[in-house]
Amino acid sequence: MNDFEAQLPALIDALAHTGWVVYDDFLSQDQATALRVEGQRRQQQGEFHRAAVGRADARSQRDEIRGDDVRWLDPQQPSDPEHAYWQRINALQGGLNRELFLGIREGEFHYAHYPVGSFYKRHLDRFRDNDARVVSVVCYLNSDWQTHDGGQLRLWHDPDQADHYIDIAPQAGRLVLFLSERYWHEVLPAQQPRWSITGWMRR
Ligand SMILES: O=C(O)CCC(=O)C(=O)O
Ligand SMILES: [Fe+2]
Repeated sequence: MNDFEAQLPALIDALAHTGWVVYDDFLSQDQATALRVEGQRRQQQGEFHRAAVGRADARSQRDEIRGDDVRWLDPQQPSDPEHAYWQRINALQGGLNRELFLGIREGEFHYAHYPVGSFYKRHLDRFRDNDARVVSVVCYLNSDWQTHDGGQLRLWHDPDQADHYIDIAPQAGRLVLFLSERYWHEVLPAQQPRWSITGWMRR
């Protein structure tokens, strides 16, 4: 059992209790760096595309809403750095189903790269016509991120209070989980290239 698996019950309790949780040691600094380098390598190979908003026929690229580039992960063909990520994600999915009976059957995950100046305006991760997304799973890959680098995840942690939010820095190795249907959130403008793997546990 690695450290993450040992911490998993506490993490899941926190998620069950509050609906969101931040956990700082999901990946080691080395693992996060290796994944960032892997994302950069894939980007240089032209594997990324501009992210869209909306679903199916309503999909469109909207610079005024989100400015990140993404690349979906293929669980069938993980590269070496991606193995550590999948190992932890699988443990997380197993734990969520065991403890919370969320009925999660699959996940979808993508690298995301926010170029300098880009952001993602306030939104919910659940589409209006599709309730498959249960838990949002964000993992950051940025070493030595400073407050003036911006790019915080702003999470409105009390759905009933418009001024109750927390700002979470996209620090390497940090994991953020929240219930997709409940929590509005936003990515503030990044002043450095900002790397992450974002995904959704789906039922
Ligand atoms: O990168 C983050 O902090 C959150 C990204 C996000 O909200 C999304 O991709 O839906
Ligand atoms: Fe989101």
